[in-house]
Amino acid sequence: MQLGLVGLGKMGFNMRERLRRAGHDVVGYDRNPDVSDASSLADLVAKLDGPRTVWIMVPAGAPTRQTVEELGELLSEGDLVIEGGNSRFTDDQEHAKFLAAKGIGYLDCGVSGGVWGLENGYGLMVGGDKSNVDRAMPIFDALRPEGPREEGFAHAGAVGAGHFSKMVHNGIEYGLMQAYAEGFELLDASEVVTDVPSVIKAWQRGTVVRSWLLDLLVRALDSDPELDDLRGYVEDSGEGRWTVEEAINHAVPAPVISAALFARFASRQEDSPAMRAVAALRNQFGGHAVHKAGPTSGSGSTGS
Ligand SMILES: O=C(O)[C@H](O)[C@@H](O)[C@H](O)[C@H](O)COP(=O)(O)O
Repeated sequence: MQLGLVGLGKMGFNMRERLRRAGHDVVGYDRNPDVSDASSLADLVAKLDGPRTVWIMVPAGAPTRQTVEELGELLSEGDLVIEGGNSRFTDDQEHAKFLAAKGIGYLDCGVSGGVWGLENGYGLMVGGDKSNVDRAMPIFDALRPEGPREEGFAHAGAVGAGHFSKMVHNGIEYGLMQAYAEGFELLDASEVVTDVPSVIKAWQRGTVVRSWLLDLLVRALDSDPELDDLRGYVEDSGEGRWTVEEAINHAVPAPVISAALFARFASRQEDSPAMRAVAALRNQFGGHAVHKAGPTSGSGSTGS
């Protein structure tokens, strides 16, 4: 099948390669001419035979919205757009409405697997009309892992369902990573455990907590047993926040995912204003000692 693919970064580049290995005709476009097969989005569209299918794989938010708008001008009735980035599901509903007015179909697809997807395949969660899903199935089949389709692919529901599912997947990812991370810190703090990497490695087989994330932690510890080449500073790109927001919207208790999200925020603080307030209050009511700020640390003083 022929596919236009917009965005050839870490994900899109490998997806083009996997699709080509499966025999698909992929025309890729990226602003970086070194990897692009087309000189512009218009050139990409011109290189495709109708009815066209174009997969978007650019950062969520403004870059995706802009690409959808441009494609809305360039594509024709009967064409299909698949949004494969990490968009918020509410953005998909707007994109679909905008394109539907022009007779252009829309699917949203949550894609999991990161840089490993080229070899392992990508877990896919799709939202949209069944007719469009069926039409793009050769592409989904090439991208998903080998094995039964239902173990690496889901048509989750209407437009938005794919990215809603991926959002929840990522919320779970936050919680799982946080649990492994806390276990790592506790093992490391212990006086009795002397070989932390070996313990974690031993968990890879037979245990209840074995998983791919655990395998990746073992991999990281193989090259840096104390993880001291890194700072404990963790970014987030939105999915965890949206998961917590949706948990609130649906009154679903999500204490683990929320705590994992907030742990990332805490990781970015050199010093915590909230904890300065706790120290100050403890000092106020109980006369408990405080650690004074040094001349270069923090802007506030806890007082005594
Ligand atoms: O399933 C995946 O392949 C990952 O979840 C992938 O989508 C990406 O690495 C995360 O979006 C990172 O998310 P944070 O930046 O929020 O950790």
